[in-house]
Amino acid sequence: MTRSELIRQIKTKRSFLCVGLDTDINKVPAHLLGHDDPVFEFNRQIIEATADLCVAFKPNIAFYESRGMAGWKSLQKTWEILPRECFRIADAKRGDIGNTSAMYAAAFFDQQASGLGFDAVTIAPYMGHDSVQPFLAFEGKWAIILALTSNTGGLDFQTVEDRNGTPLFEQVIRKANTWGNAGNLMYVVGATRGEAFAAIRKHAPDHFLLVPGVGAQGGSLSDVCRYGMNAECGLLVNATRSIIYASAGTDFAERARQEALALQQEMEKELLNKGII
Ligand SMILES: O=C(O)c1cc(=O)[nH]c(=O)n1[C@@H]1O[C@H](COP(=O)(O)O)[C@@H](O)[C@H]1O
Repeated sequence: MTRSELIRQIKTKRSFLCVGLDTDINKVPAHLLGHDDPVFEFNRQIIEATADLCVAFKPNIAFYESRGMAGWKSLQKTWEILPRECFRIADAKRGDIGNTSAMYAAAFFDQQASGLGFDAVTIAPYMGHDSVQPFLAFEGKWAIILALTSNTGGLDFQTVEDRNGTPLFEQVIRKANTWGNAGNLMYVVGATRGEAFAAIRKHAPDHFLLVPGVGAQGGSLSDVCRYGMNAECGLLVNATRSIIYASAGTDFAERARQEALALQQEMEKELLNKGII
């Protein structure tokens, strides 16, 4: 998906919500456990209940690969029903020496080779340019690079400063800006880092930011918008557990929709306030 298609989606749906599909077999409601593939059935109902309210879906690959072959099958079937107008992110946090990264890129981008054709993959940038380049070599696909993550451990390395006082996450953005552009690179910035968005926008004024951490991790959507939104929105805000596990009962899809709707309505207000729609 191109940057302009993504922006068009945001304006049409009046939303920049990304729904995470971190489907834990132990949290799938009991009434679904009799299905052949309960994880797929759960995802199917969540997707159906939220697709008109969000512009992206993000399955976290750990929740699938932890179940071996059965998990990869659930992921494959889920990928097949993800609406084509939505931005489809494989949250895999990959990155390795070049020839290995090329295999990771094929695993998530090359539909003929692997059966999966995601639009984007999340990437840990620690191994540098040749670990990211193979993802950028795929025309029309995106690399989403971890910059300042939402977890407490994100502060162990990402805020360490060089001798000029520049924190590592800013160095990562400055360097990665030379590898690609706002049409094939995004950065991950946790919603729990509201105060850092202004610094990030100094280095990446145009790039989209993937922002996880609202909902279960307590990040503030209004702070993210105040400091992180640009003239074309420039944000994909992810929520996972607060949506998909809003209820453990037979009403789980309906409750997921209510949670997604509440976020979409808040997002619509932000888009209106900034004159984007
Ligand atoms: O890359 C990510 O998506 C990510 C980066 C980050 O800094 N923090 C973070 O929580 N995530 C992912 O975003 C999702 C957050 O889920 P919830 O906390 O349930 O909304 C999980 O899949 C995390 O792996």
